[in-house]
Amino acid sequence: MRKTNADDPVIVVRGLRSAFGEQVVHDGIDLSVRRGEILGVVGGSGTGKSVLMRSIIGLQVPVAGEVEVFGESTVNREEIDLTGLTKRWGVLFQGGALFSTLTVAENVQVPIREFYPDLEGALLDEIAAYKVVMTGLPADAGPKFPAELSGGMKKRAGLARALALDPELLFLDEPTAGLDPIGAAAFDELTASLQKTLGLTVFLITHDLDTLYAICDRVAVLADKKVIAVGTIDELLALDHPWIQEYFKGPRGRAAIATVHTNEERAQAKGSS
Ligand SMILES: Nc1ncnc2c1ncn2[C@@H]1O[C@H](COP(=O)(O)OP(=O)(O)OP(=O)(O)O)[C@@H](O)[C@H]1O
Repeated sequence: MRKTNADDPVIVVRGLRSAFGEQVVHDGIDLSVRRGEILGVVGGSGTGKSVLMRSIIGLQVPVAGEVEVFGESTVNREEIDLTGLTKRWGVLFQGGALFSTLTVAENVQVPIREFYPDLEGALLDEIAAYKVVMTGLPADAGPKFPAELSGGMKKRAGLARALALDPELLFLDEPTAGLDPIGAAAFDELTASLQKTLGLTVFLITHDLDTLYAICDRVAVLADKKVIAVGTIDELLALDHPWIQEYFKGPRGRAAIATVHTNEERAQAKGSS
């Protein structure tokens, strides 16, 4: 295993090319994710955000290119044992991807059982209960089945499972999709607070401009089969790419900026009162 330093990027993608038959999705993706940051990943529908995430975690074999997580390659997974790495990351897939026949607590226990088959039931229950509460679910959500939960609760249950093994790196694929604005804002707050408390690095795919403004340190933009820009929102706003301008300065972008300003004014008013 290669020796890594604390300030090495957690994820490095170089020259990634992905295709499904004739359809080329990525044609030379380069991207670095820094330790401890929340990186937002945006792009039009079908630009390959989820495929990029799947390629990083070794679920999608690229046609060419290299991906390293914590300094270790995740491509060609037939030849590479990812067991050590998968313990270090947690994934919230689009829609939560909970097992519908298992309770919330049992869902959370799935990755724990996989990696620690000898753990006793009582300890598993205790860990699951802790993760459930940690994601803001009521303690009585543990014995419930996914069908008994609201959309927001399902996302939190998926997050509890993603955090089951105390990961250092968290992948979130459109975590606020389908949530009402209040639920989405609450989920953003939860993500930011967990990131801070647990020192996580977060790779966050989203269409939600409010999320980008509220919690992302930097944003990577996928377009034209590449990452066309990475930076803070201010840095991106200074670029004249048409998609970036339309996305951030269109009606929804302007509304998100207005919300940020209103929140800042409220915070200032609170501070001075
Ligand atoms: N398993 C697969 N087989 C064939 N094509 C696929 C597969 N997975 C993804 N694709 C294609 O790759 C492209 C990128 O898909 P992906 O899901 O990564 O897009 P996305 O940017 O995440 O989109 P959205 O924002 O709508 O979720 C799409 O055209 C999709 O149809």
